[in-house]
Amino acid sequence: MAAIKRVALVAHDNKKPVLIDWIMKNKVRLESCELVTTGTTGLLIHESSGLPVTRVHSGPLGGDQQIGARIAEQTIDLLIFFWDPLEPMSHDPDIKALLRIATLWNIPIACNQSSADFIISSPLMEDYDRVVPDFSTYEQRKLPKK
Ligand SMILES: O=C(CO)COP(=O)(O)O
Repeated sequence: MAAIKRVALVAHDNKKPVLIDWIMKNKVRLESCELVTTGTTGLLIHESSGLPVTRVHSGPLGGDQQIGARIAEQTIDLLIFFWDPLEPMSHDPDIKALLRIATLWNIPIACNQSSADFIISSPLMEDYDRVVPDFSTYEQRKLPKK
């Protein structure tokens, strides 16, 4: 059992104000977390809250993929991703890939404020034994010979 401490935070432009508002409401809880963000999201979070963040690239420049890689490497415990369901995005495949990889590795995901509220206020934040899926047989599967 371990506390959920390594939190990825990502928001599309129209959702950034919602995320900042949520962060300000939960600043005390987030102070004890390691925050990893995409580029512009992280800049805004740091400027408005003063919280330290580790920033990767902006989403359209590969940031979603960098966060996804960290999830696959088991260095992220929680994904808060306020994506925009009303705007088409140039990097839509990357967005889908990030949501896919977080689902695959059984990472808790909040895609809107209500879900984020439920997760951050859960007692499991302090003590959670996430089941890490075992893909060893998948990686050793025999492929048909040509
Ligand atoms: O595009 C994003 C997520 O898909 C977020 O990128 P920024 O934080 O740089 O705006």
